[in-house]
Amino acid sequence: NPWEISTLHCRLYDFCECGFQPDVKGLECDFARNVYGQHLAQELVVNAAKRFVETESPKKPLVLSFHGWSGTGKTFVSSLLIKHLYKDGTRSPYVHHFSPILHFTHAQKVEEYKEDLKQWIQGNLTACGRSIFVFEEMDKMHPGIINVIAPFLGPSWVVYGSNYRKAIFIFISNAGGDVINQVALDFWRERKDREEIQLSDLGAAISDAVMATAEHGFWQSQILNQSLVDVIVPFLPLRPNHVRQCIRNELELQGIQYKDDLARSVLESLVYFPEDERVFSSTGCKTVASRVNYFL
Ligand SMILES: Nc1ncnc2c1ncn2[C@@H]1O[C@H](COP(=O)(O)OP(=O)(O)OP(=O)(O)O)[C@@H](O)[C@H]1O
Repeated sequence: NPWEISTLHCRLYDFCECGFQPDVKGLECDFARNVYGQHLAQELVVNAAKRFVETESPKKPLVLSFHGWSGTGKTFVSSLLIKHLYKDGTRSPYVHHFSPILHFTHAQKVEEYKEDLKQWIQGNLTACGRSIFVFEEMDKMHPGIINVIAPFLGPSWVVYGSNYRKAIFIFISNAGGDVINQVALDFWRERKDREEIQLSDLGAAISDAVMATAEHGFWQSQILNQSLVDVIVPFLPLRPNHVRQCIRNELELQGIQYKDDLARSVLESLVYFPEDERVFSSTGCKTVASRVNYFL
């Protein structure tokens, strides 16, 4: 297997491929054990990562777009992926985070931002083709900006011996969250197992919702139409039992034994939707850590 030979090579020479040391089995285990209630994301992300790292000369970069409500694990899953792809995990200098709120604060500077972003991506890819770029809060990104990124997502970039097709791009947003939540709610009302939800129930509806969101960075960008995004990954809203697992996990992290009454207090303090049926947590597991500390 040529991949194993190149992995071995990279182990011998740390600088080779910029500390890219994929461990898909580890990712699979970590996912199964630590990510709750996201069977679709698990399957889609693990399979996409596996296919990508096993292809020695990918035809295009791997482009994933994560969608779903707040606190359902989008950022968490991107960190898991990074942890199992790079030797230094999230500390790797080849892992780049980008947030429009932090980096693109002024609408009037869009042209400037575009040029900076292009230079920045190009510079980082020249330093290492195995770079990973995480674009957070895509629904707050000025739509014009994405056109600058689009050429990097396609098959055309092999320049001066650096192979831009080995990069990974992850886009994160809440866009499509309403559609995902509605489908999850319909399944719940029909007493169907949430694990029966398939990408085919959601994929097209998510991209329609994204395209219809005028604030979204992908709006009018053709990125979804041109198939530059390889995988649309839906994150389902979390049920109280998933939040309970997050509570258990948080207590374990703090070295404290699980207490049912504490978990109950945390669960009762959360907001759920729909309001009357209280089916899903409105903030997923997002505020669990601080609530656990409050009730301890
Ligand atoms: N499905 C999940 N399984 C396990 N832990 C989770 C899950 N979802 C969220 N968490 C926990 O909650 C924390 C917050 O979640 P995370 O930041 O990944 O949410 P998000 O979907 O990126 O939200 P936002 O859209 O608001 O950025 C994570 O660090 C993790 O500890």
